[in-house]
Amino acid sequence: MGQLINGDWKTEKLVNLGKDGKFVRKDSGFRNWITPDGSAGPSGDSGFAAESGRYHLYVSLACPWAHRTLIFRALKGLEDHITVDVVHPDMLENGWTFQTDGGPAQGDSLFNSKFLYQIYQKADPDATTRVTVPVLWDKQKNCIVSNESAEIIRMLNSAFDGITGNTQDFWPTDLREGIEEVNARIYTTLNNGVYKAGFASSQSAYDSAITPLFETIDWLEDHLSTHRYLMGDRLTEADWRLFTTLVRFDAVYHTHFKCNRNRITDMPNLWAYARELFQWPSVEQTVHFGHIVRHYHYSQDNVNPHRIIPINPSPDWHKAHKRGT
Ligand SMILES: N[C@@H](CCC(=O)N[C@@H](CS)C(=O)NCC(=O)O)C(=O)O
Repeated sequence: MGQLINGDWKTEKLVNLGKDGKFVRKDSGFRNWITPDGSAGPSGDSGFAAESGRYHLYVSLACPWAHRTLIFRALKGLEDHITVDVVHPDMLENGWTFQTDGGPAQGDSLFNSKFLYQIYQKADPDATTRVTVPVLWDKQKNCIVSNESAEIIRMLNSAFDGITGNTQDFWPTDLREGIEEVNARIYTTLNNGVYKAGFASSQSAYDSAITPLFETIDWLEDHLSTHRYLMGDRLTEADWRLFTTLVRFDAVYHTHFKCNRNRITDMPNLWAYARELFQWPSVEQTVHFGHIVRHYHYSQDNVNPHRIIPINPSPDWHKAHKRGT
């Protein structure tokens, strides 16, 4: 495991630990926006117009943040417009690699690179950065547009609507304030909360992550008893951001990250809600339990030193959800 320092790959410890043994996530560094006409977005430079075939995503099927971008590519009918490469699930001393696995990891189709850090080096030969997925790459300018999933999904939500004719809106103007509020709670206590619990290196760091995590789970279980989705009747980005954590929860976070007060399958409303999202058209094809389970248990030897892959439950994700009936 490592990161780029002034353009060179340097190995160092996997987790970012702040004071008190708490895990601290670093901000993403490439923050440009694709827009319909190439005008600048909320951050970064202009010049990234939505065009079919111009952009490429590098993802890990294990990673919940990269998973969001794959879901939006599928929901918005962008499969024929944005190409994708999948990294190998094992992330060891060279970080993410383009080793093939005979399955979805088929190498780097653009440059035939061995390692994802080489893509970051192409974008910025002097970069000092962690080398994370997802990466949204511009084939025309040969640079990284963005490596921040929260922003990539907002670009995919609307920038290509003129090309695809798909105007489904998961970030509707009238719900934005409420979505931001829910996103903030879910990001802090769940999406990132599972990592804070799992990477904690002191009891107090674990305790301070696990308590709010299950408070949020309890709140969601209650909320979803009277609301079909987080924002009520309308499915929004808040649901998809929650889904990528829920779908990994019983398979990985429950055991590997010690988030084991309950499983999602113990919570009837949350479990049915998670199944509804899993069964949403074209979403199941974005979920790969093999890469999910392998990546965390095999790569994170600070958490699982013997790299033993547990047997895991196999819940029926195809069971009827009966939500909205
Ligand atoms: N803020 C980023 C976080 C992405 C992220 O942390 N990805 C993880 C995989 S789940 C990664 O690539 N980690 C490698 C590293 O930190 O060196 C986003 O949401 O896009």
